[in-house]
Amino acid sequence: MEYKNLAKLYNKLESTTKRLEKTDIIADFLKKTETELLPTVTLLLLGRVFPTWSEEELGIGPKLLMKAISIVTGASVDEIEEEIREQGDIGKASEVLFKRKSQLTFTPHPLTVEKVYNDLKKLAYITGKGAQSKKIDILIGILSLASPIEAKYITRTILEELRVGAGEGIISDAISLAFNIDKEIVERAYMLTNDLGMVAKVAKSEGEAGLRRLSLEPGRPVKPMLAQLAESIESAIEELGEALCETKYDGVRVQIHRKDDKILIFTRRLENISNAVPEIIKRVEKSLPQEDFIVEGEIIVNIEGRPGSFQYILQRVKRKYDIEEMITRIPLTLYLFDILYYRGPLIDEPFKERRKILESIIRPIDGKIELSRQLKVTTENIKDGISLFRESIKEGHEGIMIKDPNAPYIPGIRGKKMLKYKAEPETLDLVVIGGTYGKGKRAHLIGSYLLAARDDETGELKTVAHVATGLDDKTLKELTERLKEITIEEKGRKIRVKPEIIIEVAYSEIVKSPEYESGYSLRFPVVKRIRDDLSLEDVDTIKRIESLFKP
Ligand SMILES: Nc1ncnc2c1ncn2[C@@H]1O[C@H](COP(=O)(O)OP(=O)(O)OP(=O)(O)O)[C@@H](O)[C@H]1O
Repeated sequence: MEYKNLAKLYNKLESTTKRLEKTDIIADFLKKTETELLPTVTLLLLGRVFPTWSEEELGIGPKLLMKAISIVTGASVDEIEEEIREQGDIGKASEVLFKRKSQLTFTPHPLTVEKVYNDLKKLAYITGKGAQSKKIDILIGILSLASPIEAKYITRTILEELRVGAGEGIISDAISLAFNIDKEIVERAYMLTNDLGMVAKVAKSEGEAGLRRLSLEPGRPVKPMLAQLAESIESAIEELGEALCETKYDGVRVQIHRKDDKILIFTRRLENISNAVPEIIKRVEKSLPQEDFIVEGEIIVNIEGRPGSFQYILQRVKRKYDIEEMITRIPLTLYLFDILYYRGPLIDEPFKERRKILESIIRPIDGKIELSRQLKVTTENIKDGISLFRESIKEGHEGIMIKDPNAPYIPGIRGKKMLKYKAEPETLDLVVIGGTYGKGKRAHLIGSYLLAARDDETGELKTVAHVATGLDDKTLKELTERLKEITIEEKGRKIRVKPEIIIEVAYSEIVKSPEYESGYSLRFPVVKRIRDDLSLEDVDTIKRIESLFKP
C-alpha cells in the first residue's frame, strides 16, 4: 500500500474532532486494507511502530530527527527549530520545509507503508559504535522519498506524537463497524489479546467466530484490572455486602507468566522486566507448579521486614547491569494476589474461586514469595476491615484493597469491583508536556512543569496544571537534563517537550478553570514522585479528574 493513502487518512482524521466521524473514516479504510497488512496499519494508526508491551523502542530524539530533516531539505537546524516554533509541532514544520524543497526536486518512487514500517522497525535494533550515523541513514532513506504531507506524519510517528485523535476505543469501534461484528465481541477480543492488529486481522478473515476463539495466552501480557477509590471502608463494604479485604502493598505491580519452561515478568505497563529480577523468577519456579499459568502480585522492597521506599524499587526494575549486587542491596518480596490462567483461562471465575486456586497451588517462602494478607469482611464485622487497614498502615503499607468476591477479572478496566482505601489522599498521574526555566541563579533549571491529562475519547493530551513544588535540587537537576533531551520547542524561558515523563501529583482540591485545556485545574499541586513505571496510557483521564471533582 502506498504510504500516501495512510497520510491522507491521517489528514482526514485530523480534520474532525467528532468520534463517530473518525470511526466511519477508519472503518472505511480498514475495509479496503488487505488482510495481511491490517496489523501494520492498525499499529501505525495508533501512532506506534511497536506494541506497547514490546521491549523495543524507536529511540529517536528530536535532535537526531532534525539533523535528518536538515540533510534532506537543506534547511539548517536553526531554521527547522524556527519553523517548529512557528508551526507548533515538528510534523507541520516538516510539511512546510518539504514543500519548499519539493519545488526544487522531484520524487521518483512512491513510498509504501511496508517500507516506512520496516525501516522504522530497524531503528530499534541499531546499537553500538556508529549507531547514530546508521540511524540517520535510515531516516534519510525514508524522508528523501517523502512528499510534504507524508513527511508530516512520518516525523510525528518517529517522535511518537501522531496527534490524529484515533485512540484504541475508536479503532476498536471501527473494526466492529468495518467487519460488522458486535462492539462487545471486538472489545473482549482486544481485552484478552491486547493486540488490536491481530483483532482487526481475525475480524476480517474469520469474523465473529474467529474473535470468539481468541483468548488469554500465557506469554502475552494483558492489561491489569484497576481499582477505584473507596469513599470509606464502611461505605465500600456496605455497598458490596461482603468483601475480601487485603493489605495494599506499595511497590510495582507484576503479571507473571509461565509458558512451558519460561517465566516472564511484566510490569503494569506490560514492560518485560524478567532480566532485572532473577531472584523472583527463581522463587516463582520453586513455589508455583511447573505448568503454564498467569499470576499477579506486587513486588515491594523489604528492608529487614519493613517496606522500603517506592523509589528503590524503580532502581531494581529499571536496572540493566550489576544485577547480582542489587539483589543483596535492595531485597524484594513478592505478594501474590490473583490468578488469571491455570489449566485454562480463569478470568471469568469469581475472585473468591480464583483466590482458592491460587492458595491451592502456591508454596509460600517466608519474606520472599507470599500470598497477600486477606480477610473476609461483611457488614457484620466492618471493624475487622478497619483493623486490617490500621495494621497495614502501621506496618508501613499503603492501605487496603476491598474486593468483590464474586467479580470476574476485567482486564484494563477501573471499576467498582476492586476498591482501594489509602491513608494518604488521592493523587493524579500526569504527563509533563512543557516547562519554564527559572530566573537568576536558577536560570539553568526547569523549575515549573506544565502537566497534562488524557482525553479518553480522542487520546489527546490536555493541560491541567503547573507544578513547581515537591522536588529536591538533585531531582530537579536530573529532570531538567531529561527534559532538555526531549525539548521540541523553546520560546524565551518556556519550553515544550515530547510527552513521556509522568509525574504523580498530590493537590488540595480540583477546581474548574478556563485557563487550562482540560477545563480543570489543581490547587496547591505538589510532586509526589516521578512515575517511570507508567506509560502514556496510564496518564489519568479528564473523565477521572471529573469524577474526583467535588462541586
Ligand atoms: N493486595 C493487592 N491487591 C491488588 N492490588 C494491589 C494489592 N496490593 C497492592 N496493589 C497495587 O494497588 C494498585 C491498585 O490501585 P490502582 O489500580 O488504582 O493502581 P494505581 O493507579 O497505581 O494506584 P496507586 O497509585 O494507588 O497504586 C494495583 O495496581 C497494585 O499495583
